[in-house]
Amino acid sequence: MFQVLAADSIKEEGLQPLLEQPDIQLHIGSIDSENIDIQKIDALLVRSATKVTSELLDRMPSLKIVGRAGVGVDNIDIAEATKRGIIVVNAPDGNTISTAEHTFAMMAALMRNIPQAHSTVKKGEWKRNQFIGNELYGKTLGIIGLGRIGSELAKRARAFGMSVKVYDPFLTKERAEILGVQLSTFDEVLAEADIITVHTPLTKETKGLLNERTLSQTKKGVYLLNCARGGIIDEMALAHFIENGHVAGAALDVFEVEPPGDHPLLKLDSVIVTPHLGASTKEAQLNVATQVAREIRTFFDDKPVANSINLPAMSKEIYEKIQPFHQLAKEMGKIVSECHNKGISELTATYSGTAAELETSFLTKALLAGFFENRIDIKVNEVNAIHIAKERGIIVGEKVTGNSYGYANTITITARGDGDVFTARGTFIEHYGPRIVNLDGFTIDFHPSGNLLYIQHMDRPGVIGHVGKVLGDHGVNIATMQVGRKEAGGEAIMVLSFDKPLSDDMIVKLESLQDIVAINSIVL
Ligand SMILES: NC(=O)C1=CN([C@@H]2O[C@H](COP(=O)(O)OP(=O)(O)OC[C@H]3O[C@@H](n4cnc5c(N)ncnc54)[C@H](O)[C@@H]3O)[C@@H](O)[C@H]2O)C=CC1
Ligand SMILES: O=C(O)C(=O)COP(=O)(O)O
Repeated sequence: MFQVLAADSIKEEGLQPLLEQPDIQLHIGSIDSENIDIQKIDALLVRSATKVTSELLDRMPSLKIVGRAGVGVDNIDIAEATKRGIIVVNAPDGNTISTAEHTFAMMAALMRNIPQAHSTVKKGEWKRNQFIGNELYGKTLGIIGLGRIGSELAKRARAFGMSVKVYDPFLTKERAEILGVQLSTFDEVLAEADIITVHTPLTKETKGLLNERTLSQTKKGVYLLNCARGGIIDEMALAHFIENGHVAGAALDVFEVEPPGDHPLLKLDSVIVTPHLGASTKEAQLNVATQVAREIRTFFDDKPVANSINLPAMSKEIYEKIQPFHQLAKEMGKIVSECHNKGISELTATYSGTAAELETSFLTKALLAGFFENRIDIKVNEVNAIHIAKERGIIVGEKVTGNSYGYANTITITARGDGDVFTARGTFIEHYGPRIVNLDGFTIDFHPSGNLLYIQHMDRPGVIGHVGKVLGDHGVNIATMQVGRKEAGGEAIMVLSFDKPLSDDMIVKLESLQDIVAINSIVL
């Protein structure tokens, strides 16, 4: 039974995909709820309040996936989650419209002093001359970060007769043209905008983007908005520029620390604020809750999630194409690990044919996950495989070759270490399935599944018969058997499959037979 914890007041109506599921127990509460054992939680759903830190992850050893019911993942330690193989997904577009509308509402309210005027009227005052505002029409709006929210805001601003200048280093001219905005440099936006609004994520690059220095490059009388993340505009610098009259006012939905407590910005009349309400509409909350709940259901169904922060994005069609190769890569990783049970310092995956046309980096991660499965104690998956390899000093390489060895596709693994080299090659044959076609240079052909025995032996008369006899004498039925050799009388291999795993005793008996070099058991 999967244990799911939905924290941070995620809209319950949106959690439908996780309700009344025979394999899911849904807990609604918080990480501090007394009646919830967070050690057993498999999936955690959060908004921005819960901080998913490395300490919290330490307390949640069963955690496999974190779902952010919203966009910003700056409250989640992605690097730590990735190290631990925990997938992080978000709901990237469920609250775009709500946040753009909220920003627009804040901009209109800021320009017309609506919150300030409202509170005076409520107090019985009627101060019409004190609240002379500014029109939006004809003003230049500077947008920093023209992603989903910035783009929606730009459309609304244009409809109000504003001209829009945008700074976004990742925006193309074509996209700017389509949106009817002027692509500008950061300095141009600072110098020319009457109102500046930020819509970037909070990253090391955007933290303090608007600071003492850059604020001094803005027009005197500029208005500023932050409905993205606290910290993109340096709060102390902003307070200073409002106090000295350079900045005319600011509208803030977010703060570096939330709630902000006794904050200097809250004491300024020209600063209007909301308590991180950008995404707080019925529609957005239903959207984001439904999106992440579906992702969690998909994850438990062992299908690819659509919006992972630490896995490549994959459509259903691509997933269906890659799935058989993904399985093959994982099994091959395990086979190499078991057949070549030695330390390695380098692992290279070479793809050919139809396998090379796929997202090979994902296949390499699957292959590493298979390789590490029985080698180390922690769970390894596509999320943390590269990190684990690096941590263990294994150089991971990836190549593509035009040589498919006569197959429609191949995946070849080459493992190197201490002067030894071991290779394995597999292929996926349409309507037939995965096959391992070469092991350690021996041509062979077997289906990588079930209980296998990899036997290295000398190519001498009677060896195969002796192995069969020992197994038969102990009532062990051989399901399939494949042999391979490079030259008559030299080294050879056998790969046998069984309906049940072989006992250690049985393996010891086989090892003692003449001309047997080594035996490795593989369970796939
Ligand atoms: N107040 C609220 O309740 C909400 C706040 N947000 C915040 O808004 C942010 C933006 O959301 P979306 O538009 O959905 O994200 P997005 O990913 O679609 O857009 C972000 C844009 O910022 C640009 N960007 C990144 N680094 C930049 C830099 N150094 N300078 C200029 N541009 C840069 C990117 O190229 C991208 O176009 C989120 O990261 C989140 O923190 C999102 C939803 C609700
Ligand atoms: O989606 C985002 O990035 C937001 O900031 C919304 O935050 P919230 O889910 O309302 O706490």
